[in-house]
Amino acid sequence: MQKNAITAAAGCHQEVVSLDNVSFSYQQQNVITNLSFGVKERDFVGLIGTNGAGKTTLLRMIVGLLKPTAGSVRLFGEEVSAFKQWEKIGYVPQKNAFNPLFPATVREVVLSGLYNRNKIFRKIGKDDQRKCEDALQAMGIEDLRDKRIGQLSGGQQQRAFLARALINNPSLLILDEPTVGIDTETQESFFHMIKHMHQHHNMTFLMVSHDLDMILSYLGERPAAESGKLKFHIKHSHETQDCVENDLAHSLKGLREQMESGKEVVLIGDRN
Ligand SMILES: Nc1ncnc2c1ncn2[C@@H]1O[C@H](COP(=O)(O)OP(=O)(O)OP(=O)(O)O)[C@@H](O)[C@H]1O
Repeated sequence: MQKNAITAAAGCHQEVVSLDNVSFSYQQQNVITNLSFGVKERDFVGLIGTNGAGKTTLLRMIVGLLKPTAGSVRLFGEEVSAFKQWEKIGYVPQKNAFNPLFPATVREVVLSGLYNRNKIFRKIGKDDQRKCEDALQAMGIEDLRDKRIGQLSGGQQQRAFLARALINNPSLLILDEPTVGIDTETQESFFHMIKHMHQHHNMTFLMVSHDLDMILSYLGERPAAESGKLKFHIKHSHETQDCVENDLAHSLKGLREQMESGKEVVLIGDRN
């Protein structure tokens, strides 16, 4: 027990995202130049910058959808091009990347989080069904499982996409402007929920947001790093928790139980 705790503590501040002298250009346009930056395990990193600063481009490079023009991007110590453990990463792209007419139910959308790049075709087993139910429950949308995703409100859709990102119980969540188009009250509940996940479930966050109030109040006024127009605000894990692992860590069931039994109300307000 003691040994496990020490082992967990030793790994607690490992870098999960490492950017080393990264540059990126679209045709002739340089978007990112010589960026070096690291996200450590259990950090919460808020990325801000003006429109067109390169935030989405950077996230897409980190999840391997774009290749850097120069430099290296590593995930959990491994070059992105060779990285295979995609189940460790939950990625919620910008909302407008989704076609609301796509004829899938909430359940299908959440289950699709299991098809990573290694397993495009996969039979859905009982274990997968259970993971899906856990993720739906953790986000409080189990009643919506058979609804078409396009019929949901903005806040409900965001919950569904978060459930999709959570189904593999990831250690790193990458969110690209998760609250765009959502009302203020729902935004506040959403941030409350992800702060809870950061503080009580030891997840690492990398989030792009235009909500300066939320970023600055949770992560501090001063950016920890800047590159061009990109600003990185960070709350390090050691500021919020020690590194000792517990049984609830990374547990969606645990998240749901804490959400229900705790004093904090952490569900997103928009459930209609
Ligand atoms: N597929 C593309 N082809 C060519 N140029 C692109 C492409 N995608 C983005 N760009 C350009 O790259 C720059 C950075 O875009 P990016 O979407 O990364 O910015 P952003 O910081 O996420 O902006 P926003 O806050 O508006 O979402 C912009 O000037 C944009 O026009």
